Amino acid sequence: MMIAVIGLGFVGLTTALGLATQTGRLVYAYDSNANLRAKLKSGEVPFHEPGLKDKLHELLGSGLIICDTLAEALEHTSIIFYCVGTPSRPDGAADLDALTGAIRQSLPLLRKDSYCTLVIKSTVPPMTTTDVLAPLLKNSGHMVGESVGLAHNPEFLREGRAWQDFIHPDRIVIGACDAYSMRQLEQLYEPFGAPVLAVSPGTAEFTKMASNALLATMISFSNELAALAEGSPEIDISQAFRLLHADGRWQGGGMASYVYPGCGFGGYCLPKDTLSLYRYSQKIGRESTLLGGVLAVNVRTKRAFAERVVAAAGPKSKVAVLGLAFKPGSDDVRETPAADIITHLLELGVTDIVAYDPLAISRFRDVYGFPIRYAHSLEEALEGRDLAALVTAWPEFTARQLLFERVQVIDGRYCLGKREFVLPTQLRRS
Ligand SMILES: NC(=O)c1ccc[n+]([C@@H]2O[C@H](COP(=O)([O-])OP(=O)(O)OC[C@H]3O[C@@H](n4cnc5c(N)ncnc54)[C@H](O)[C@@H]3O)[C@@H](O)[C@H]2O)c1
Ligand SMILES: O=c1ccn([C@@H]2O[C@H](COP(=O)(O)OP(=O)(O)O[C@H]3O[C@H](CO)[C@@H](O)[C@H](O)[C@H]3O)[C@@H](O)[C@H]2O)c(=O)[nH]1
Repeated sequence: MMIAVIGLGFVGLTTALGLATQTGRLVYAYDSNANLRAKLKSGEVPFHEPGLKDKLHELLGSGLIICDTLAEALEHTSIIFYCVGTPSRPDGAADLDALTGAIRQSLPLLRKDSYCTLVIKSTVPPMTTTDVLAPLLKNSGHMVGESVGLAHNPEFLREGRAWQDFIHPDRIVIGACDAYSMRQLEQLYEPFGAPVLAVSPGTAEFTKMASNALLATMISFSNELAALAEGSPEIDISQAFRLLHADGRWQGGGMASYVYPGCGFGGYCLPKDTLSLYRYSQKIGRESTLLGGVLAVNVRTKRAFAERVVAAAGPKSKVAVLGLAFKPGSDDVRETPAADIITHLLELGVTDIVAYDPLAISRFRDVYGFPIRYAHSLEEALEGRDLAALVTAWPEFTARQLLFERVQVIDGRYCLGKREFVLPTQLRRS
């Protein structure tokens, strides 16, 4: 049984390659962006994601067919994965237009000789499948459970580790509207060897949003607490959080990395999904003050970091901004804290800014167009600067700390010069 994947960004491309690899089935893949299709056809992955390029080369034309039209992608397939973007609308609620548009375009093209299952991987607010998508199908003459299947199958991969996360998931969540889709997906995912958990579509949607909101909450909690400690030189913030991690309950699995302060969370998912869940809470008349606070702390954290930079060096200073990607190991600059921090610096009168990032410079320059300069290396970025503002914790910065000796540094990620814990013997001597 062949598969179609619609939308070939981080999630769609990984899903297409991952399903082709694990299930051995032929995957027909389509994206409405002709430029992206051309790049993928020539074997180019237009974003940094370890492992994907090799897999694309291996599977292009054999396990994976990049289609030029949606009709071609759907001609032979009976399971269709939708991985299109669900960005924020101007009011912060999720914009479902790309998803509903892709589904609408698909319906007249579905195979008539077979039951087709529509699987939603895009992140959507709770109750979207039941309240928006099932009625959309019904109004187009497709009854869920009779002629088509419908399921929400959230994706939990992280950027920078998309391939590994997809191939080795902790759990596979399936919120199917009909029994046939559930069975089809259960079979399809069997080779992954991960628990396949059947829930209602609303539970699947809610779980995905809850997961991102929880991560965002841990980060904002850490930033709020760090702000409380900031004024007391005796408190070593990095040590304090590393001591929290020493509680065995945080160890294993990487959760502790979210319980650590920084200069704000970013990326495509945490900001928009937390905001979308917050808007959902308002829509249903149960406003979540906690989620509102998580978002407000994130805004305040980025602003406060820019103010610390200006307070330390003054508006006329020459500043290096180190790190533009939203996290180390990625070249994604969507909602990156660096963009808001540079905006604040410019507003506060700092105009002489040189920025550097090991991976994300060209993407950042194209997306934001700030009136700043870019350096090709860390050395060049620091040359003649009064102050370096470290915004993304790239390993290059921690590995090359000697370069920072001649410049004042504001370490927005608490990653430099980690002081070890004082041993009782040292305490006695001092
Ligand atoms: N990026 C992540 O780490 C991640 C992880 C889990 C879930 N998600 C969710 O998955 C979804 C996709 O995220 P992404 O990061 O891959 O987005 P992306 O922006 O990288 O890719 C989305 C792709 O969909 C294409 N598209 C839009 N409308 C289309 C249409 N009508 N037909 C065909 N293609 C269309 C776009 O051209 C784009 O290439 C979002 O809902 C996101 O919240 C993202
Ligand atoms: O090493 C790290 C990793 C993360 N962060 C912070 O955490 C934020 C988010 O990082 P991460 O969770 O890795 O981002 P994403 O790749 O966007 O992944 C999140 O969003 C995805 C999209 O929904 C989900 O699938 C993932 O489970 C969820 O972790 C970053 O902005 C940073 O603030 C760090 O400071 N250091």
